[in-house]
Amino acid sequence: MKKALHFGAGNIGRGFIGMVLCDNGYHVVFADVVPSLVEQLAAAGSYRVITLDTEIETKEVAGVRAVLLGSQACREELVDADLVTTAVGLGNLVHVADVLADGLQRRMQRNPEPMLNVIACENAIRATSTLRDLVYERVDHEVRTWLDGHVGFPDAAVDRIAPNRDGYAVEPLDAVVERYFEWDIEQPAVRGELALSGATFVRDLGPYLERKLYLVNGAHAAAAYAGYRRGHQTVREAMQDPAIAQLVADVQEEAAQGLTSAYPDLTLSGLRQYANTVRTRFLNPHVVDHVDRVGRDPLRKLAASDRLFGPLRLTMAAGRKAPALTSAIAFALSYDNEQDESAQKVQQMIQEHGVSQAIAQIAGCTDETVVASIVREYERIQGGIWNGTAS
Ligand SMILES: NC(=O)C1=CN([C@@H]2O[C@H](COP(=O)(O)OP(=O)(O)OC[C@H]3O[C@@H](n4cnc5c(N)ncnc54)[C@H](O)[C@@H]3O)[C@@H](O)[C@H]2O)C=CC1
Ligand SMILES: O=P(O)(O)OC[C@H]1O[C@](O)(CO)[C@@H](O)[C@@H]1O
Repeated sequence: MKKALHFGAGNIGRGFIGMVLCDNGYHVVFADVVPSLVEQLAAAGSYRVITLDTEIETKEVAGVRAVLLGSQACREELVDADLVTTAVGLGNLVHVADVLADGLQRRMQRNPEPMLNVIACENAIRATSTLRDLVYERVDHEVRTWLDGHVGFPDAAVDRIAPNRDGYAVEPLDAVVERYFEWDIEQPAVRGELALSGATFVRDLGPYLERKLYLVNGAHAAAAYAGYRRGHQTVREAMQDPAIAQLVADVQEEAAQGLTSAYPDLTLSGLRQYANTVRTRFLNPHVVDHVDRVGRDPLRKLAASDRLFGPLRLTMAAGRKAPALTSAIAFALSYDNEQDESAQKVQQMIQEHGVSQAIAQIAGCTDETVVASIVREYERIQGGIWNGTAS
């Protein structure tokens, strides 16, 4: 039986990647940093995935094991793994890289021939490449040469809403997910054979990745940040607020315009259809997804290449205005949730240096016109007079 080592036994790890791998006949070994989670998974050897739809479906993912990140056992799992995946959060890849660097050296010494692929399933542009670079920084020339020939690092885009479990899950290990999912993997970087039913192998991931990050995650972030500010608890509630529904649709339209200029193969009609489906998913009455989960970590989400400034850059490059993305960014900067450490860091930067400086520091954006528009929207939000994007 093929073995997959998956880092991160959270919502996406258990509810999406672990399940698809198990359906493909992999024996799945989870590696996580939370000892209690590892102990529970190891003891149970299985968990359930609850699909939230008109019909609630419960499926068992069986025959799994679990190890603690960084343990000897975890490093040893790499020696004979057939596939490695991650869903740990972009900022945590550095810790996975430490373990991969060590485990892959063991593999080079003891089991060098079989090809291996490592796929990071994180919401970010080319997260696998980021992970590969981190691993390469940690090994010497001999190991790098071996990695070049034997370990593939294909980038991927992953899409499935896996909300927090409150109110649904019955057993501690249950994962809850929407029915929809999409997993796109960049074929040219794959080493050896990799067949995964349920995944789509593509020649160039760029358009898939940006389409997903901007039209799904960017729109989701806009709904969450505006929703938080306007007193909504969940994304669905936010989407039922007409001003936010319009903002989200406009964010998608601006991003779509930018995407079609950057990627001639993407059509506006195709992207509009995709965007409509995404908005329907956000309104799924069976999924309770809190704005603070979707809005988590605004410092990451406001980065230059992420879901808000990424499409803004494309739209501007296409010579178009982006008032809705500007509003969404201003809402992200206004996200002052005290439970969110990253939001607090953003607020501190704004307090200490002002909004313009915070934008420059967080997103590297110093374009005077863009910054001035964001600041204007930010002030409207702070003043409580935002009731729709200024044109
Ligand atoms: N939840 C969702 O709907 C989606 C999430 N994603 C992406 O998947 C990734 C994970 O998200 P979620 O599953 O929602 O988060 P989560 O917080 O539910 O799960 C993350 C898991 O990773 C573990 N972890 C943290 N650092 C680790 C490390 N160094 N090694 C091993 N395990 C580690 C945590 O203990 C936790 O169990 C993120 O990058 C997110 O952007 C992608 C698509 C959808
Ligand atoms: O905060 P993260 O890690 O990007 O995860 C939240 C995102 O995950 C998703 O649920 C699925 O991609 C998005 O809809 C949401 O924007």
